[in-house]
Amino acid sequence: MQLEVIGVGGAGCRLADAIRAAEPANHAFLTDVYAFDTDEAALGRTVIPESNRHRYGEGDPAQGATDGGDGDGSSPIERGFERGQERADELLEVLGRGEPSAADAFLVTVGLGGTTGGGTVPALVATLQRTSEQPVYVLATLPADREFDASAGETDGLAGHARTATATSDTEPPRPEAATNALATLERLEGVASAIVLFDNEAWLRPGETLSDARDRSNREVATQVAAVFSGSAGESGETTAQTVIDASDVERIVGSESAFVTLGYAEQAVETTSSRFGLGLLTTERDVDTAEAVSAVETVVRKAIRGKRSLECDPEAADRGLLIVGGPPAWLNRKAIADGRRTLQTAIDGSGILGGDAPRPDGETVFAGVVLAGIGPVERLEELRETAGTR
Ligand SMILES: Nc1nc2c(ncn2[C@@H]2O[C@H](COP(=O)(O)OP(=O)(O)OP(=O)(O)O)[C@@H](O)[C@H]2O)c(=O)[nH]1
Repeated sequence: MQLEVIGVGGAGCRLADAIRAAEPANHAFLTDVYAFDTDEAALGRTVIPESNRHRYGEGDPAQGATDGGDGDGSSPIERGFERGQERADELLEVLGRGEPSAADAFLVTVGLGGTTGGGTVPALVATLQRTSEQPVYVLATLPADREFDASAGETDGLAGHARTATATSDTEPPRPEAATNALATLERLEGVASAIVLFDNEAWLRPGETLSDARDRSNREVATQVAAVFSGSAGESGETTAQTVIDASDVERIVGSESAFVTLGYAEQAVETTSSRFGLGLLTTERDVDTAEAVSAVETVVRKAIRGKRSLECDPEAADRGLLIVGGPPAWLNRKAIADGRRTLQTAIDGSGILGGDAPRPDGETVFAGVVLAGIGPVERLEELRETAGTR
């Protein structure tokens, strides 16, 4: 399926950048990628073409993440929402330029916790829903605990841990209000976004690491998960067609249109696709694939994608619906193993809606599995953020 990705705010633009970088050369799934931010310098650091970058909010009063209000009693995130409302039409104009999007869906990427992306995205998503036919999905990161500590400028927020980071000038500011901001944005997206894919920064940070240090790695991880699902649901793959094609309407059936929370899983295993006749690498031929080896590779990646670390940790049983895409060189895509993988997913989740498909990659060197778990709840991490917000 074809996606139009729109990054908003610092994290949103970096995520959009990372998704663009993860697009497989021969399996395009992006129609367009946009970056919107109030920060000109941050926009300039993306590699998104200049024509698709837009600075907005010029001339607006500064809306620092930690300022305490401007005298009218409203919080920074509330003011962010107001400004988002005022700017949504301007952003829509940049996106459309009068033309309807050729994509099957929009994916709006944002880091929850700040006021720029988190302030703008609810109004932008609502405007896109009003003016276009396609579903509007949101990919949102949840803030990490160490961000809430106002002294995190020097330490990582873990008691006694000196920051091991190679601090950059791009260090994230402490964000004592991040939990409150994140929850306020999610509340506004409820009933507005078609579905909300969550990525939990807390779970992907290593001990002693700051968010700034981790963010490129985290962004690559989530971009790989997104690319596996959306390029995997592109169906056609040059001269090789999937046995079971997953398309945009299948993805829509699984994630739904009612702001369900979604988590993504991914695993891959490198496989040898060629063998050398004389052991010197002089004459390589396509390698015959042993069935048992292919079955084992598929089983391994399916198990890891379902049970391993996902964008948001949760028990698979907490999901209502699931989608499995297994990809790789066609000779490795054992049909029976893929069908078994679907059954494994069916058993793992507590719901009923399961879809599965394959994504042949004639030029690929890995067997991979992408998993979508949708309709998850209750989300434990959101409960933790509620507790944090309640204590502030
Ligand atoms: N995964 C990931 N998370 C990020 C990244 N940058 C920031 N975050 C998270 O996103 C939240 C919001 O940060 P930004 O996107 O920089 O904030 P903003 O929307 O530009 O808003 P303000 O800085 O308040 O103007 C932070 O609290 C972090 O939790 C990133 O590159 N990757």
